[in-house]
Amino acid sequence: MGRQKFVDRERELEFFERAYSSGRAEFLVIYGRRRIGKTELLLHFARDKPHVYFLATEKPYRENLRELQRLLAEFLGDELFGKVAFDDVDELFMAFADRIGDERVILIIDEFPLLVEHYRPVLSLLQKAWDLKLSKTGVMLILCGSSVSAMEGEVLAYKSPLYGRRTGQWRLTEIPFFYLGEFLPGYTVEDLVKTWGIVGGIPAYLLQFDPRKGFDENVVEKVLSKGAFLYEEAEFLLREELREPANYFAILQAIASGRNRFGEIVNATGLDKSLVSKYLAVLQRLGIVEREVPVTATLKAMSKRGLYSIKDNYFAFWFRYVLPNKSYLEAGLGERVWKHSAEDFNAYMGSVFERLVRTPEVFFRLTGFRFTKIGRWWRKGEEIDIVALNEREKTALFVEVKWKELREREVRGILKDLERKAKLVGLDEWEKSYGLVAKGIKGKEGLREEGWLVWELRDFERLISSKLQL
Ligand SMILES: Nc1ncnc2c1ncn2[C@@H]1O[C@H](COP(=O)(O)OP(=O)(O)OP(=O)(O)O)[C@@H](O)[C@H]1O
Repeated sequence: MGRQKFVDRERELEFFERAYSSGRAEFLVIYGRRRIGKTELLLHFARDKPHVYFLATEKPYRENLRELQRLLAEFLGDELFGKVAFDDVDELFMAFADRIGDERVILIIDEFPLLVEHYRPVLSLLQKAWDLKLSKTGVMLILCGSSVSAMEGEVLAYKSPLYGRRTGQWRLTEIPFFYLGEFLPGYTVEDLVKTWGIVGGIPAYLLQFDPRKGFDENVVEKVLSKGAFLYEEAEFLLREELREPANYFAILQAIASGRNRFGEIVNATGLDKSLVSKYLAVLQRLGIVEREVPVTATLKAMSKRGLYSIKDNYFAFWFRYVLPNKSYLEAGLGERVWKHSAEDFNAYMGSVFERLVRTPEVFFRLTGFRFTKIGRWWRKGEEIDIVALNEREKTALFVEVKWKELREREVRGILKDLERKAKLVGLDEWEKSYGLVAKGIKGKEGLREEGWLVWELRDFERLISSKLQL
């Protein structure tokens, strides 16, 4: 396969470039979920600049250290440097610092948590080398890691010896929806939205989909087939990151099957309340689960009314379609499973589409509405898909989202009902407007002329092609 082209990451590259030209020693921490594209980003940034890239491995600490020394010697073009018997990593870094002086050198340590796991003192040794020498050089040190717990808990945390040394940090997140077409040229917006619903904006997963194949074919072949990378990946990631995967499995399964309230999750899993609450906190920190409260909820009410959902689309899909169908899929019946899932997948896409439209950058680009807060709203059996508030100007935009082709009459009905529901939200003095986003709307132009705010998938096309201007 030919070299893939590099997609987006403009803000991230800007962040690195700014640090690069700061004229002082930099200590950056970059982390994020596995497969999100950390290494690719760092190598892309550093490719035409003096840099050393070191990838820590599962090998014993001493072997890692030797490899690092070899790379530094190679960079310095000094064989002797590679043969010095350094006592430990602090000495190695300090000797390197002496050699580079003010020269701007990027030093990337990828999978840093692996070093810490094997040898905790590496944290304080690095701190020492930084304080005494590296911070006075032209180095741009970048620590990178995919274990969110390790990076947040050991590197960025207050108790870490490295706390306070960093000059910047970046949690790398998914590629925004607008760029998905660059991975799958030729896909329609509808196919891109559905693909987003299955793998999110995770580059490694998007690359699994073959742009020459249709959406359904890719799903069956690349996700619903025993042995496929995306068939195993969810389990693999949970086992790797978590100590008691079985309990996390049970919780994610409960949420995926529609148990969104805390009490429901406790009942479905049979686990102790305090455990469930601990596990949910971890899953939220990992970015797999999110807890939503009505957008207008006060702090007091927040504790009670939260609803949990799976935020990471790949996990959401996997727990809804792979895990429950495991025995069929193991038997090679992926195609049949997918056929039978058509109706349910449409319902699944309903919530996916709603989440996509609620993504702040998508919502803003689509509607042009400037908000300070965005979220869902619900109370006693009534709910509104999106409520966007501008708290300074006291304006609100209420939006319903439908993964359906709608006729004009249906649109009017939905918008009328939305006006009724909006009254229940209790923003009496606010200036309110109402909108609808659907897969397709018959008679959209006419409705628009009457002043209704309506959007359909076709309007996303415009956003995709104009993405670079924003
Ligand atoms: N911006 C991008 N454009 C195109 N392809 C990308 C981009 N980012 C990552 N990729 C591709 O996605 C895959 C995963 O990226 P990468 O290995 O950098 O992720 P990572 O976060 O370092 O993953 P891990 O933590 O699992 O090692 C690679 O095949 C990479 O080439």
